[in-house]
Amino acid sequence: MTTLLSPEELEARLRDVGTRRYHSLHPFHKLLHNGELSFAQVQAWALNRYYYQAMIPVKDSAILARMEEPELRRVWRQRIVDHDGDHEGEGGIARWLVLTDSLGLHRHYVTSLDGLLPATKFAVDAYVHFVREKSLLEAIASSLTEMFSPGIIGERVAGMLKNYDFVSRDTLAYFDKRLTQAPRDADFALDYVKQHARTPEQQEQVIRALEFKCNVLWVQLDALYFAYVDPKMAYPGAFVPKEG
Ligand SMILES: O=C(O)c1cc(C(=O)O)c2c(n1)C(=O)C(=O)c1cc(C(=O)O)[nH]c1-2
Repeated sequence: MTTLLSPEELEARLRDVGTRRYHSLHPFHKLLHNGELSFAQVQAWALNRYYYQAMIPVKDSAILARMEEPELRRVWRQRIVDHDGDHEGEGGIARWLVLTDSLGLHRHYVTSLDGLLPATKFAVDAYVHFVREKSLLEAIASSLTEMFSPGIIGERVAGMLKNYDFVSRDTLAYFDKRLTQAPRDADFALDYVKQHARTPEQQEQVIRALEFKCNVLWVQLDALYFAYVDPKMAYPGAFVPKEG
């Protein structure tokens, strides 16, 4: 990219990444939301996603540690509180464990990570490494998938409640809070990125950061699909072999 985009053009490019690459497009999510997974396959999803939930505050702590302005830290630290809570039993991780409990998974087994797919671990760890190693601008940009999460969360909660008798509003309560937290977080990150990506190179970097993060989310679902549904699945943008 050689021309400087206006902040509005940059936002449009970022939104376009979501339209093409967000994990709402993944076949595993379509099965999950349409009620086409078995109880065991939903268990596998919740068990693996626990690791993503658990590492989000680790990722946000790494970003916080790199922020030199108190006004930025004051905003960003809320993300850690949202997931960890102020007390034992509160916050997003605890709410996720309510879901895994309700699916008959023992807490100790879930938190031990013994049943995790290796690709889940690699993908989530790559996200944490990314925010440590890349610029602060890219680290903040990588959280921008949250611009798209309210849509998929609405679809997921409605679809799962309609299609599975083993989930309820209470066991899916994790997602209720995300419907207000995610837009708040995404608005802040988007404003930051629009203000701070001031050269064509930086704009390219933030677009790449968002693509990277879409990949982090996507490959977690690939891993679930290959392990628990079926092999043979296309990856958006990747080589497609010609049949015959
Ligand atoms: O349910 C979802 O599809 C979904 C997606 C995402 C996302 O787009 O990264 C997040 C979450 N949920 C979520 O619950 C969450 O706490 C979260 C934090 C972040 C982040 O990158 O900082 N993404 C997401």
